[in-house]
Amino acid sequence: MVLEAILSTSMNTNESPINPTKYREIISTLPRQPNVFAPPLDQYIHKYQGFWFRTTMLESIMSVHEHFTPQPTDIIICTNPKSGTTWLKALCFATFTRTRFNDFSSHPLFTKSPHDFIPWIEISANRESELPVFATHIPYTLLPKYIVELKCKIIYLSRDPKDLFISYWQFMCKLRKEAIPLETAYQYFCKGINSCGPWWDHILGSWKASLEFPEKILFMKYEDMMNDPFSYVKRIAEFMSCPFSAEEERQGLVQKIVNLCSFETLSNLEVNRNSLENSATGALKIENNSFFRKGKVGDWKNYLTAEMGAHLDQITEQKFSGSGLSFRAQDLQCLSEGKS
Ligand SMILES: Nc1ncnc2c1ncn2[C@@H]1O[C@H](COP(=O)(O)OS(=O)(=O)O)[C@@H](OP(=O)(O)O)[C@H]1O
Repeated sequence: MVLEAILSTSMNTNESPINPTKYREIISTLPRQPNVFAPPLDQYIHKYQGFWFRTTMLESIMSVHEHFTPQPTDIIICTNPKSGTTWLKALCFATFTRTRFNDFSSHPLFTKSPHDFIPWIEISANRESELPVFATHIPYTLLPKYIVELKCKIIYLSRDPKDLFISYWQFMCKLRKEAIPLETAYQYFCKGINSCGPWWDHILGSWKASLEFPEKILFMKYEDMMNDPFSYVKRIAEFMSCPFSAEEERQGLVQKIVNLCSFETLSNLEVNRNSLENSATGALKIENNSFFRKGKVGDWKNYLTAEMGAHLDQITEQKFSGSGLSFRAQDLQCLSEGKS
C-alpha cells in the first residue's frame, strides 16, 4: 500500500512537500503504461488503487497524505481535470469574499488567475492560503481520511465526458506543443487510461457520497451550471454557509458574480490572455490562457464522429447503470423557479 508506506515514515515538517526520491521508489513498483497525453515531465502513468496517475500527480497525492492537514471549516473543490475547475474556483472565491471585495469594477479576479486564489492541495499542501477553500483533482475515495469521512465539505463538479475528453486532449496538445493523435487518445480515454482516470470511477465515488451525505458533498454538472449559473451561485453560497441575504439579492449581487466569472469576462482579461504562468500550477508551468479555450457545451461534435460520441455515451450508460447518474441532455437540471 503506497500511502500506508508513506504514512508510516516519520513526518519532518522542514522537508519539501514533494520528495521525489522517496515517492518514486514506491511508484516504481506499480503497474504502468505509456502516457499518451504525456506532458514533458510525465512519460508514464501508474495504476494505484484502481486509478491511473501521471508520475508527478501520484507524487503529489503522496505529498497531500503526508503534509495536508484538513480543517473542519475547509471546503474542498474536487474535479476531474477539465470539468470547469477554473470557473468554479472563480465563483467560490467571488462568492466567499463578496463582503471584502464588493467593488465589482476593480475586483481581484481582474488582475489574478482564479488559480492564484484557490490553491490545489496537490501543490500547496502546506496551507499557505488565507481562505479555507482548496481544490484537488484527487478522486474522492483517495483523498485523506479526514476528507473522505466528510469532516469538511466538498464541492464536486463533473462534466459530460465527451466535452471533457476534447478539452483534455486539446489542453495536453497545447502543453506538449505537438499534436497527440486523436484516435489514440480516445482509445486510451475509453479504457480509462488517462491521469485521474477512469473518469467514470472518479465521478461515481463522489456521486455516491453526495447521495448519502448531501449536506457535506455538493455534486454538480458543468452543463447544469452553464444552463442556470444564477441558481447555482445561490446554491454554492448556501452550501458554503454564506447564503445571499435578501438585500444582497436586491442589489443584484448574484448576477454580478455570475457576470464577473463568466467565460466571456474571465477569458478576455489581460491576466488570463497573456500573462505568464500563474503561481499555483507547480512543475508543469501552465500559462493562464491554457485554462480558457471555448467554454461551450457540445464542442465535442467538432472533433469526434457521431459513432465515437455514441460509443462514449454507451460506456457511460453502462458504468452509471443503476446509480441514478446520467449525462443525457434530458437529465440536466434547472434549479431556478419556473423551470424544471
Ligand atoms: N468561466 C468559465 N465558464 C465556463 N467554462 C469555463 C470557464 N473558464 C474556463 N472554462 C472552461 O473549462 C475548461 C477547463 O477546465 P478546468 O478549469 O477544470 O481545467 S483544469 O482541470 O483546471 O486544468 C475549458 O473547457 P473547454 O473550453 O471545453 O476546453 C475552459 O474553456
